[in-house]
Amino acid sequence: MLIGVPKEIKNHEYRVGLTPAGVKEFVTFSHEVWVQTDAGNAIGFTDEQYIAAGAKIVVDAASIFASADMIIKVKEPQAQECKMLRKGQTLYTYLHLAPDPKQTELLVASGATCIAYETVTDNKNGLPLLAPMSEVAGRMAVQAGAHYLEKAHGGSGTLLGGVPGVAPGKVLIIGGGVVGTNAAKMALGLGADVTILDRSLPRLRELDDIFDGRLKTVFSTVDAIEHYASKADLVIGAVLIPGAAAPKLLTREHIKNMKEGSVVVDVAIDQGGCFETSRATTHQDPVYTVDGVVHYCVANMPGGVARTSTMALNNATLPFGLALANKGPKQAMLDNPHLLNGLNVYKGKITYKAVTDALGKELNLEYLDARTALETL
Ligand SMILES: NC(=O)C1=CN([C@@H]2O[C@H](COP(=O)(O)OP(=O)(O)OC[C@H]3O[C@@H](n4cnc5c(N)ncnc54)[C@H](O)[C@@H]3O)[C@@H](O)[C@H]2O)C=CC1
Ligand SMILES: CC(=O)C(=O)O
Ligand SMILES: [Mg+2]
Repeated sequence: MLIGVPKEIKNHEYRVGLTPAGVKEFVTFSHEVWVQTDAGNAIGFTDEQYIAAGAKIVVDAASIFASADMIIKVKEPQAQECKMLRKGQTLYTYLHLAPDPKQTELLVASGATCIAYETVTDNKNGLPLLAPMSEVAGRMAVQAGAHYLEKAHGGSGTLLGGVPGVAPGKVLIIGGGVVGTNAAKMALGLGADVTILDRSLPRLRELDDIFDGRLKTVFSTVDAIEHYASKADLVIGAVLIPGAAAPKLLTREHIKNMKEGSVVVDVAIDQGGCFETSRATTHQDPVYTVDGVVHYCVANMPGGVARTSTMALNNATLPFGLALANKGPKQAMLDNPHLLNGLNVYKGKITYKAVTDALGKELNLEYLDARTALETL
């Protein structure tokens, strides 16, 4: 199979779909890999390293999209990339379709086979291709929060760890999954006072065990969010209903009741955001203020630490990517229900229920389950 790796074009996105080590794996299985010029250069993966791994370097994205059987990327395709996709071609990348009608329409129109990293599952109820980036974003959320709490960056001038004689800052984390757990580790490491909310009692039990009394676990209700947000210096939004638009848990009213100069980091922004006042921002222009509260809503946070993130992402995407290439996408998905869960769009049909639930009416799209689509279309 011919695998194509274009350079990412989203704002300040320096990650790359395959590392040179990843290329070598595909080449070992006799696949051909084309990588766009300078695709990994910004994070120390040079064209020479890709050539040594067995890749061919191609100057323009258009040639890659025109020839490759499978495109391996990181971020959701931008409009100009969507327009280069075609029937019979596989796209393997993050998609986040539920909050993105424009991209959804373009992928449906392309006729391509579109597999979303974020909805591939494992047998432990996890999302193995989202997890590494959630680990990164969870850790970064606390760094970003601490930075914007500084006076010169618009914050209240609160040091999360406090100092002897001065109480630490209060961090509220809504959602105790991978992002939430990693944010909690960092916030506790800084010495902050941490509360974590989740709707899942089993998850709250696990968190209680993991952190052994060093943070407070609270069942997530409107009342709990209202109470803890009004006291917090930093709120981190980390909820997920897989594939679906994020529920708006922190309302405009809650934001109004927060302290002046407090910071909210909405990590769930890639699924539309879990704060009513959130709108996606970029690494170039990451924050804005609503009612005195600094909002950080960067939709590709791991792109900020692109070298670590690329390696972490490749560790997770490689085994599934090799299965797609070695067996062919259709057989690979029919053989593995977890990979099949990644199929969001196939030959012009939406094959992921939560996407149809979010956008079906607006775009007049019908849902067809992924297995039926593969077997019948
Ligand atoms: N902005 C960015 O750059 C990045 C964003 N993300 C996003 O972060 C979000 C969280 O991802 P993960 O931690 O991997 O998901 P996860 O599935 O591991 O955790 C989500 C948690 O939210 C909880 N939850 C659901 N509804 C809730 C509610 N009403 N109140 C409280 N908790 C609730 C679930 O029980 C679960 O424990 C996702 O939207 C993901 O796409 C992940 C990586 C990078
Ligand atoms: C998960 C995601 O949106 C990212 O890594 O950019
Ligand atoms: Mg206020």
